Amino acid sequence: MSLSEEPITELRIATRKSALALWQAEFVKAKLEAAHPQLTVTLVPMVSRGDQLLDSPLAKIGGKGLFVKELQSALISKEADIAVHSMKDVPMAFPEGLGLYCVCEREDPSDAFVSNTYANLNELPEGSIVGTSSLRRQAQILAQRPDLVVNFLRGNVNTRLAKLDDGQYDAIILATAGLLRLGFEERIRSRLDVSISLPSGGQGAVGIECRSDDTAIHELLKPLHHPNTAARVIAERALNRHLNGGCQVPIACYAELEGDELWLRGFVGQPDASTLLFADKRAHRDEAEALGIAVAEDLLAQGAGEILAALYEEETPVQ
Ligand SMILES: NCc1[nH]cc(CCC(=O)O)c1CC(=O)O
Repeated sequence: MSLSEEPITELRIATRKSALALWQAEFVKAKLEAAHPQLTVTLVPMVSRGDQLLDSPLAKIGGKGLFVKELQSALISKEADIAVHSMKDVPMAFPEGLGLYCVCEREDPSDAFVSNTYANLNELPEGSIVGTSSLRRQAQILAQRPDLVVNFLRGNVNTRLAKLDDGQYDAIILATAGLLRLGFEERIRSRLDVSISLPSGGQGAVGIECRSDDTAIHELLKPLHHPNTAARVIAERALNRHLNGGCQVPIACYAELEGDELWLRGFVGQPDASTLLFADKRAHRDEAEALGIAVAEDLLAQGAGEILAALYEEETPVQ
């Protein structure tokens, strides 16, 4: 910000209305107001097309993009100044004039095992029904336990827990981060080790999108930026981008930092676990993008492209 410019005193956050989205927006609001005493942050809640379709099979059409499109429109039309996203739901490319300018510190990236009866995956009796609508989780669970039945489970976190409590499933798998944020820690019976269920790229991290020319806002966001999380998420997103990974594809990737070295693991599998491809590589944190591409290339060399292409063909064409 140049000296002649007035400091920003008001900032509007575009957010979805789901409990998790509102929690994340409130979290960013609190952090921003703590870092900048002159600043008042307000939430601009919007209903996204994805939310309207959440419980219908149509949620598949358009994939993750549906959840963020309305928020991006609000930024472009200047109805809001920033949008807060779960990084795993943010498409790989941003519209002209918008970009990701902040990645907050990552929460636990793991998947959680939630059940009213059983303590973990191994305890489930043969033939038990596990709920998830993620092909990534399905493939990895069936890889561990081919005898289980995986059934679709849609809806936001509260809806999914209610469906478990209805007795429709013996266990369900949800992101640990979402459960922790919404105060459902006691529902977590166990956390799946990342080597058992490799997370989705960006899982557990919250990112902030804003207009590319709002440099004064970029400055405001700096205290919330967590460079270690950002390096990991950049590597994961580069892998997803190189594999053209959307919502309904069984791709997993997870980067860890060991000193200045990134260790990125990637996975692509058939939803029925008949093929499971893994790759991993290490690189300096400054090479995060190239690392993501290299691990993606390794997976492609093993045949990931054929698996993903076949799955895309099955999908209803996007309008
Ligand atoms: N797919 C929906 C979604 N998007 C973000 C989270 C919460 C965890 C996170 O911030 O990554 C969830 C819930 C879930 O997958 O169980």
